[in-house]
Amino acid sequence: MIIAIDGPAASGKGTLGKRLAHHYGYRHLDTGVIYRAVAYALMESGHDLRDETAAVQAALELDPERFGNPALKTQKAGEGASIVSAIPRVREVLVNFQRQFAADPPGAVLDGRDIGTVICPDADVKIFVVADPRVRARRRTMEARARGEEADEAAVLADIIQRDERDKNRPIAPLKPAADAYLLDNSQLDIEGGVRAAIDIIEAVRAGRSRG
Ligand SMILES: Nc1ncnc2c1ncn2[C@@H]1O[C@H](COP(=O)(O)OP(=O)(O)OP(=O)(O)O)[C@@H](O)[C@H]1O
Ligand SMILES: Nc1ccn([C@@H]2O[C@H](COP(=O)(O)O)[C@@H](O)[C@H]2O)c(=O)n1
Repeated sequence: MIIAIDGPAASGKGTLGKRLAHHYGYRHLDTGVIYRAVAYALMESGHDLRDETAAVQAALELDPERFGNPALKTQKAGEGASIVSAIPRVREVLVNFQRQFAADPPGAVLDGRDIGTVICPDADVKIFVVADPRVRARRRTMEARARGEEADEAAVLADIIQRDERDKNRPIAPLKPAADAYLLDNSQLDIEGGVRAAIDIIEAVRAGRSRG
């Protein structure tokens, strides 16, 4: 089974994806980290984030072993990722890696912006996770502070809004729910509540399939 999770910045996609993968015994891929890794490679080598040739080269040299680098979690890497991810050739280079990950047994949960629409249009279940931007900014701020980083909630909110706008309005693979995605608003839910709501959706889809 392939579970596709999409949604705006800091909506809880990664947390949910990880928890669902654990619940079902599947593998999990946070696809945002791929674009963050490309942006980080450009920043490290001193290239402009809009340098298409350098960005494509970084995408071709992507090393999943480095996905755990804490530097990829920063706001700067996220902002950079939303710039490089709008380059069509960068996205083209990264499609196969994601599709291969999704296809390998026993099943996979992928989260990102275009999983249900572009990467896995035939995913068994698609969930589009949303939460109020102020709630997302609060959660992200608390997360950063828990890591011992300084975080200004207003700046975090501004970054989230700017990134969502860029992701929604780019011509290629824009952030949007697939026509057959289930909407999950977790603004009023805690993590457990969000996971339970997602499992309810998945089980309802499975039950519908086995009846049909
Ligand atoms: N339902 C929830 N209730 C409360 N906090 C949550 C919930 N889901 C996620 N969080 C918290 O919100 C923050 C952002 O979650 P997460 O990193 O999973 O979002 P994301 O959508 O994957 O972000 P990004 O777009 O940067 O990849 C984390 O601190 C996480 O613990
Ligand atoms: N499938 C995806 C995933 C991510 N992006 C871009 O990367 C940025 C960072 O993603 P996070 O999930 O780690 O916040 C994001 O703002 C998108 O621009 C993407 O295009 N497609």
